[in-house]
Amino acid sequence: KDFYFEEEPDEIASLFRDQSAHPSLKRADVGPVITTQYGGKCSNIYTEWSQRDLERNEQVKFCRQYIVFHDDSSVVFSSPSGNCTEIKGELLSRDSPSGDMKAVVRQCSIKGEEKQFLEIWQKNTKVKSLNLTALKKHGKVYEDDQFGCLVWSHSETHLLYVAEKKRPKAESFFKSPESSSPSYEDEALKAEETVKGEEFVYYEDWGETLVNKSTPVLCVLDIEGSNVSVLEGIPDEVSPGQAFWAPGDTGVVFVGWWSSLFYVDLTSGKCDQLSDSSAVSSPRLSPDLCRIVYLECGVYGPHQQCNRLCMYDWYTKKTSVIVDVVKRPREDGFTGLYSTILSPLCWSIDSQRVLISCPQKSRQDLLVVDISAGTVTSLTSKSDVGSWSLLTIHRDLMVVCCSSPNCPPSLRLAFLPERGSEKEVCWVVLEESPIQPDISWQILTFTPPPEQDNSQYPGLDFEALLLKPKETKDGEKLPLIVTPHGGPHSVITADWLLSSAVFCKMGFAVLLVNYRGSTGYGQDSILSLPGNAGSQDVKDVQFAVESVLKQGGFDKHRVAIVGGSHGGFLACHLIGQYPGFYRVCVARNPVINLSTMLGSTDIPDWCVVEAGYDYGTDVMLDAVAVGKMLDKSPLRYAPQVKTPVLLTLGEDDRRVPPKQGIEYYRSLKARQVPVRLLWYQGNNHSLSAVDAESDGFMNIALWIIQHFGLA
Ligand SMILES: CSCC[C@H](NC=O)C(=O)N[C@@H](Cc1ccccc1)C(=O)O
Repeated sequence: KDFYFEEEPDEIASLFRDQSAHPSLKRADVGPVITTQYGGKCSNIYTEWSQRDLERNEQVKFCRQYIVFHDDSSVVFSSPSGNCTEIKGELLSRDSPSGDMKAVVRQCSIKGEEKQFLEIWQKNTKVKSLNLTALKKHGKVYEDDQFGCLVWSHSETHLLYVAEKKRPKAESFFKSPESSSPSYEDEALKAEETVKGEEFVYYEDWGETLVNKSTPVLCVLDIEGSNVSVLEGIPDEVSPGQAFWAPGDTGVVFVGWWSSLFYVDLTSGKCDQLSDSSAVSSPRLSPDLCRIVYLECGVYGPHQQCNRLCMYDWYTKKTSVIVDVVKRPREDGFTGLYSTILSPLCWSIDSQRVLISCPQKSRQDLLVVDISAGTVTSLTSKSDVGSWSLLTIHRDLMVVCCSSPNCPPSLRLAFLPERGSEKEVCWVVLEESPIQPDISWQILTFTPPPEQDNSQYPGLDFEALLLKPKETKDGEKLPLIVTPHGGPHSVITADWLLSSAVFCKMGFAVLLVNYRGSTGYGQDSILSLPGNAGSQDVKDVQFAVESVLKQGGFDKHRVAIVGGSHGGFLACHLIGQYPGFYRVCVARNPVINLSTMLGSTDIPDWCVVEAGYDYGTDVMLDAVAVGKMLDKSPLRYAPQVKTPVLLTLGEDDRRVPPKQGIEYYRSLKARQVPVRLLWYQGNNHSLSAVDAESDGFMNIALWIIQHFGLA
């Protein structure tokens, strides 16, 4: 079959539909060990997946369970134990530690009104269903990764979760008296609950993806008494989240923003800070209940940095650094810890090792950290699979999600080998996924030319992932789509990437560039970029593209640049700084003008730091600094642009407000550069609603085909 860019849009849509049907793995839980009548052991594995449903225009969530027979150190037999079941309305769910009960926070619409319930399930019965909305102890429950949690106490008598603080009902000064309740009691209640003149008070929220989440509070349900209470004792200036029960259920440990680990005692209400004031995340209690590991990095500076793995000893109250920041990749290949979140369960059963899935250059590997020795061993660095994500580890049974650019997510499991024998790990595939034989991929390394070396951080290399259609006709030159990632401090690892896979199947080569400043390459690489954004990163992408073109086999007259957010910033810079080199450009929610974004984004510190200035909450930039921000922006190069640009913007983007894209649109229109703008209502920064993503893909594909002259 010839390449799809010679085909009708309907055929491209059908290719996208087929590939978008590969589900992604979201979660796995291992149930308690059951001993059979013959002495064998087995465990149930519960998994949650999500899949795009193009007809219903939503991501559907479903679960599938598996049975695994084992001998505590190896898997003897495993099999699915039923079909998939769709999950509806569950915001959070968690099995109790013994596995006897399950708690669910459910959202449903009753007579057109959204209500939230907290349910307890036991055996085959829903034994409790509390209408949290009617209880009015707090606002909506937080279900996000930043703050949200649903945690059983060790005693299985209480549940802990995070919700929005209850706000008093605001009422107009001019509310007519006849709508008030006549009874004296109701009047008294109203006087206590309603406030006048506060109807239009602004409540700042936590921004993109956390819209309307403003003041989180820790809430506890006493299951027996069906009583919900909001924990007291936490200072007003601390926003709690990621909470869990302390050993003995004496209190609650949580991350408090600003940023530290805290403990609030349930009896005294006393709240203590357990760690220094730095950015702390993912605290995880060891199975022996003696230690807490957590990730930590500096509060200011680049948003994603190399983390430390720290440990707090519950009994000695001492904190130690287990794995420190890594400035440059080490001889043994370890490049540092860049995970943004640890798996909910990450400890080995002997409480001696911690498992972390983590970007290591352009791969995502599974690392084992020995907490006494501080050593880091990779379980996966030698494998052909590009990306390994730990879903859970329970009694040393690891459940992971694997994928590669030519292989959608699959489910595997293995027992963690003894200390020192980690390399002998033996993976069993529980749920296979179809390898895409028509896609080939490789990781390329680039050394910037001497004139582009960073004098403050010399000798830094960078990488790119190259995807190619496996079969090409003799002498045929591949059109190339270049994609630098966003962030800029993030990384594209060798995972299953839907749009790249479809482009590749259509006959395009795809180059995904991890320029200097990406995470996964050491802290020095990250620090080399702030102040040089718009130059170093731009030159790295251009150098990677020109190097790849020199390899031969690519059509240098058909190179497209496609990027989102900071990747869109780079795309727009590249078409301005290298006029005519790129035949076509696509930018999703691009950063266009740092000086105007400063006052409108939810993360103004990003603009200050990436422009090369120190940030403080009371920062006041002068005219020179604001001028420099404009100089570092793609808008500055708009007069040079010749390349047709497709802009895809999210109306509700709080990170890079769509006015940024509009600024560029107007500037290009004024200069008669072909520009098309797609405006996605109800979408935020990621443009990830199912219809926005699929429509975006089709428009991008057709825009590229049209301007490559292939239509
Ligand atoms: C003021 S917005 C700057 C760009 C944005 N960075 C942070 O949010 C960005 O490029 N976002 C990326 C995704 C991303 C987010 C956070 C950390 C790394 C990457 C994008 O939307 O692709």
